[in-house]
Amino acid sequence: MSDDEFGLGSDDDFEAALVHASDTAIAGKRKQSIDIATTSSKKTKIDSPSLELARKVLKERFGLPNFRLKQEEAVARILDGGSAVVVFPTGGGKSLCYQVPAVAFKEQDRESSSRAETHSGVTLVISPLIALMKDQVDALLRRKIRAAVLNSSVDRAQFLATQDDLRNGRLDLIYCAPERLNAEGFIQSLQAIPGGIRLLAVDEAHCISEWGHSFRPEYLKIARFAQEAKVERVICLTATATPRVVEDICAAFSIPQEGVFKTTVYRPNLRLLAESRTKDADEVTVLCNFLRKNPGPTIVYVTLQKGAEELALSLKRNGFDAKPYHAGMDTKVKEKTQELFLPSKKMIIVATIAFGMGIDKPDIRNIVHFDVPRTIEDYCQQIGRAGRDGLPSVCFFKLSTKDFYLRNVFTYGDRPSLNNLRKLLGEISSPERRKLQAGDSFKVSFYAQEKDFDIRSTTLGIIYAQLELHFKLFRRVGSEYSEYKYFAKDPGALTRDSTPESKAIQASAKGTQKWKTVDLEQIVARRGFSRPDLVRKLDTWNEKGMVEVKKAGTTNVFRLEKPLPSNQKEIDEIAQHLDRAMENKELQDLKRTQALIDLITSKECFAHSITSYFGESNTATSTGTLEECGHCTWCETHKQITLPDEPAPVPTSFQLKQVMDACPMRDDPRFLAKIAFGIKTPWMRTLGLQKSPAFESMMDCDFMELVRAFEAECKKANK
Ligand SMILES: Nc1ncnc2c1ncn2[C@@H]1O[C@H](COP(=O)(O)OP(=O)(O)OP(=O)(O)O)[C@@H](O)[C@H]1O
Repeated sequence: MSDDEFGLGSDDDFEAALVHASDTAIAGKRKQSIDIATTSSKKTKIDSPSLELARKVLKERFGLPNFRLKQEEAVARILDGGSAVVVFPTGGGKSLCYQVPAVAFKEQDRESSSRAETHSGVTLVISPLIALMKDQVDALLRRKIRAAVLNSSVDRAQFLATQDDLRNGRLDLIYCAPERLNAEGFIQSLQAIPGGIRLLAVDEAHCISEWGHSFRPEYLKIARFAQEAKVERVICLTATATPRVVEDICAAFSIPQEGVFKTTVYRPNLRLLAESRTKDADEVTVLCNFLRKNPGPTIVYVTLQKGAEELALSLKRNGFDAKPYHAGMDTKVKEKTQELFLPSKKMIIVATIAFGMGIDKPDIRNIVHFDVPRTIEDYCQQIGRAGRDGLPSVCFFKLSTKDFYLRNVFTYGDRPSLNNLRKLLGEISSPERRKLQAGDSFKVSFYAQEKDFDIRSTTLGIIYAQLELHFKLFRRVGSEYSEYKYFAKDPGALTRDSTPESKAIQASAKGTQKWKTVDLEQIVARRGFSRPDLVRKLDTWNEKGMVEVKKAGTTNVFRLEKPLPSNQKEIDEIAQHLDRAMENKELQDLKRTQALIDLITSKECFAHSITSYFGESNTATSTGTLEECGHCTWCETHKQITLPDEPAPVPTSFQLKQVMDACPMRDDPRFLAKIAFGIKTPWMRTLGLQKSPAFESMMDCDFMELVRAFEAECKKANK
């Protein structure tokens, strides 16, 4: 998933980003519920004095008669002062597990007369999904529950109003993205809340675990934040977590086993089908036949944006009402597509993973996997979107050896070469920086480092998090935009603004064209202004319509905790440690996809394999324990699905030479293998290699085989 899907912005935005969602609730789509009659689990009788209060809040404030799944147990535990992990399926009602306590704290305090009215504290919700946070806050406000969200596009007045509300104990819930916890100003404002952070809710909590399927380094810092901010209790929520991931979450927040509330992933109304195809099969025809046999609203998942466009077009040509959906599309077009899909009884969306989150259509009849998903978790989350109304629905997984190519492109593309890791660390601890003392800060542009060291910015994020959390070298304390541009929409108003900041910005603005570039660093250095004041000035102009502002290039700000490595030996040791960590990650990612393939190609009921993977040894069904679901491909045929025997070709010396001739580098076998395999990296672009006939010339080969072959070639070349 790309960062933009998580709505990340710079902390410059944070200055003006604390949205005070107004009571004029914006019409947001509220999620509908999954049909839980089919997934309910045995209730354990609980006897907690807080329960009565929780039920009252559920009824009176949320208008719901009963708790479901294990909501009641989780809420009671939180209200009694404990921490919890909640693993419910998508749409299972995880949010209520922290929303009910967030509202009930105040009443609990009133009943026990333990705290003053304004000292009940706040529930802080950390979620990576900005769009969903906003939907939730809107829904809460409609119920007159006081909530606000952090967002990258709010004006200063709203920001100040929310600050004021927080300071005066007038908010019950505040939502933000994990990256916000890097901003020291934000942490300080949280510390000033009377009553403190009563509850910290961590959504998508599997991101905390390096064993999780979508580990996010920023999540590792949440546990540190919880300690430092002295949060009273924590609730971690996820839809998919293997026992190992649950263990990691529990360890990070010291949650005991009795605080784990988990329900089954088994969905009896889903018929799980799979089929394997040879490389040159006509897959579009296979899909069309499936769709004709299984009419109804459908999502077809593919890996690439281009693939989504092409397949949607092919389906249209075959008479289906199909549309593409991916992160690269215009927001308006995406919204329109969603709008059309929600009431439709026959539409087919061909989508990348960008589609699905927050879209709750109860009658999706089919989910098709046209390309291989990354992990069992992704597969389950995606099939979980089918049949939320409890009616029979079909999930179809098409498997072919050529589909692995794309997965490998992603996996192998992430790992930098050891050489470049060394060079990166050399720059991080440059002689200039070594002069810095603990407490000093320095700035880094991931954008520039991505190009200089051929390392993707997501990987840079992981490397810096390791240096921060494992080596404790520094701390990320914020981020800011490196480039500001503006274009004057009302030049007269600009001239009339005679504040010192205005004069400084206008005097230093450069550019003869419409857009003027402002170098904030230079104004700060030469004229002694504070950066936040300058940013605020530009934002205010923008809000008033005097200018249009464009911001680009994020610079990350770090504060040194201890001296940086001072010699090559130390640098090499850290580089080697990071390289091993990257290698492990690569192997894990490959294993994760393999686990999914093994699941589909084993001699076992698919549903049974899935529940075992998630650590459910005795999933209950209406007829006993789940052994065979009765309607997956295995149960229906008792024939094992096998991948066609299509071994990867061995690289020829002619092919190897073609790549060696195209590339000036002779000391980086991985880089050469990436050219041959067709993995795009920042250097491929700068060196013009993507246009070379050598690029993608060995995409059928096994990537690791290519690395080995180029190791030998490099040795020969360097003799
Ligand atoms: N006890 C309940 N009774 C009736 N409806 C409920 C109950 N709990 C939750 N719901 C409804 O179920 C829907 C889904 O809830 P929610 O968004 O919390 O699910 P979730 O588990 O967080 O899903 P996701 O994994 O997609 O974030 C909401 O509309 C919510 O109001």
